[in-house]
Amino acid sequence: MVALPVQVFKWGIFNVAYEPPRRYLGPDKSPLTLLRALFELSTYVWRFLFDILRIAPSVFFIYAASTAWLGSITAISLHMTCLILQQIEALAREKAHKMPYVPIELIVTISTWIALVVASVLMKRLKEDKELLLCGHLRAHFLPSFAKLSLSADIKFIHDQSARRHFPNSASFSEGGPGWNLLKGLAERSQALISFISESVVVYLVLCQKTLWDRWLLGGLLGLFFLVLIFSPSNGVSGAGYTFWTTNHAFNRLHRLYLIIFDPKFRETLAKDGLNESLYHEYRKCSSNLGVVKSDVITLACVLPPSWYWAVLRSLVLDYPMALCALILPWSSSPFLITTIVFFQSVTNVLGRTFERLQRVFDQRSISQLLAHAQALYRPLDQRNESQRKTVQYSPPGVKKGMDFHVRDVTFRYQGSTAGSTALKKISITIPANSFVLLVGSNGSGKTTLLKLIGGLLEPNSGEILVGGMPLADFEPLSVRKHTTFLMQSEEIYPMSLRENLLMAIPDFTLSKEEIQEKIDEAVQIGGAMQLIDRVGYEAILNPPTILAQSLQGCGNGIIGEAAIRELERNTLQRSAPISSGERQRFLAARSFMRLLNSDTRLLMVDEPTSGLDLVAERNLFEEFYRRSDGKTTIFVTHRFGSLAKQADMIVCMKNGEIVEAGRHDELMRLGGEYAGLYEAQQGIPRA
Ligand SMILES: Nc1ncnc2c1ncn2[C@@H]1O[C@H](COP(=O)(O)OP(=O)(O)OP(=O)(O)O)[C@@H](O)[C@H]1O
Repeated sequence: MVALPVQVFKWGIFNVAYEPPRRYLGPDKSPLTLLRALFELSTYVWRFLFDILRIAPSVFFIYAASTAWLGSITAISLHMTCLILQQIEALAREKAHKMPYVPIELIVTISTWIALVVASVLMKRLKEDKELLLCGHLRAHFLPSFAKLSLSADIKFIHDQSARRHFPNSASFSEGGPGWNLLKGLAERSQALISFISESVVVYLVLCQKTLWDRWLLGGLLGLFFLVLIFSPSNGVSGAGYTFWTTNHAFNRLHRLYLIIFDPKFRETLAKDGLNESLYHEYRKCSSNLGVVKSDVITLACVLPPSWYWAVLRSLVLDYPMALCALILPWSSSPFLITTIVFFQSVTNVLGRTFERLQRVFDQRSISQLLAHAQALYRPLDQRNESQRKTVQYSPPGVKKGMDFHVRDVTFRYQGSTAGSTALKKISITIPANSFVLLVGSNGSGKTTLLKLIGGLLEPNSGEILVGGMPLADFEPLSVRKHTTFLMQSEEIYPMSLRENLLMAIPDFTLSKEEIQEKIDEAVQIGGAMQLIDRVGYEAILNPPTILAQSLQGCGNGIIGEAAIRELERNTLQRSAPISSGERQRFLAARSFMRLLNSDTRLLMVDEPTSGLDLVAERNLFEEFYRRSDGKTTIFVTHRFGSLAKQADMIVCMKNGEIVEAGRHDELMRLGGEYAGLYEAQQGIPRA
């Protein structure tokens, strides 16, 4: 095993561990990593810029111009400082000859400077404004593609957690989203580069005005300044992040006691056991055992000063450049050293800040992050979705014929579950067209999983499912689902009106308003949801989404006042209509009937939609589905199958992810196995 380059040292009672920083080196310790990342980033940057130029050229130009302005304003300021200093010098000389007036050029220079300060504030505003507008343009441009991508990813979007995590979404161009970060990151880096280059040019021009000897002196001082800037650590571990811990028993015990005392979640238990008093004494005892500790956990997490010699050097060079410059006075050939010293102080301040910014934004980690933002935005757009590539369209068999299925050696395990918890283990079953199948079994035996596989909502890990003799996986999924009505066990009601929910069950409806209303009423009637509709109406939205509309603390905003929150709630929060679980299930059933009655359904699957219903309502619901199962293959999953068992063409009994029995009711009863046990338990017949 390769030993990690970790360094550990003592800090009071704590141990501190850190990895020596490798600012421009990647994890492979090679400087090429940064170059590779920069190269890859550049390909995305060109693409991004090209996209922006296509979408909103004028906004982009204003944004770029304001960024360039803000980047160069520090250099302009430096130049103005230099001019003013020179003019003050001249004034001082004239004063010496008793001519006390403020020269017009000094007034002009100062006025120009003030104008530039005002212009900078306005430019900053303009930039922020255009940044928001640009993000708005990008959002409007990219979001339809993201929506398409998300919808075409189909079931992968549900099951592939890692893909879902990296999927661009509606927040991609909001604060913190990859698009936002990419835009801001590029602007920040461009601004830092422009600042550094323009400031360096100004310094060079000023140095050129000096005598050769002074140029060398000042240049040497500046070189020293940059060396300290590059090598001096900003904290005790050379600017690296660090971990810390302590093996001090008293400290650790005190820390635990502290948690018990101050975390309200323990208060009830403490009070119940009457431990308040004794805990206080324990705390006192432990605290005096520990004595005085120079740093607590939070302070140590923030403060770890560098070694004293670095602190002295850094302070001398960075904080007191004027003092450093004064040291070279005796060797300078310039007669006006005071202005030179003041200028040097300004230069080091400005260049120092810019250089540190540059180091930060072109650091290996920072570039990798920017690259990750670019990849998060573009990579999913570049990946062609597999389901899009499937072009084989499913066409249903002749009229009045349902789908037939051959499930062959199908194994399925949910993502993230352990090898031992396979949901389906090498299942094989044939479901003939137009058959009525009852799927039964104990909780967790795999019934829902099997339905989802047949419905194409899951893909087997191994084995295959044939529909009409062809692999289900080869068909374009939507073409199969168009002919499927599937009432799932846990189905969502969309945050739309109930009417829209019902209409969404059949995407391509082309009837008149009155006809549609008739169809809707019919489905609601059969599903038994009339009472709910009478109570809340078709336009009710059962679960309206809440609108997030408040400022975030920590980015310049204060705490939001109660009145403002109340006002927000009053204006944006729609109240959800209260609904019982039975009403919910009836409505979902109505939505399925809407689809069943108005589409060319060849596969009807109903997965135990009845847990909130009483026995009679449940039987009626299944009867209603069964009555409309003509010309369809029908699969019901229910724990209360007593009334349906004798009608079923085939009963499939599952246990622990396997099919243990399959056949007609009488056959399985004669077997006296798992199914017979379940059936008798339902009928209240004690087992022999
Ligand atoms: N989304 C999921 N992620 C991980 N494991 C799951 C998931 N859904 C189901 N399982 C597991 O897969 C196995 C089969 O579950 P499934 O829902 O298919 O059983 P079921 O027979 O329909 O159960 P029930 O009668 O309770 O509805 C169970 O062990 C279950 O815990």
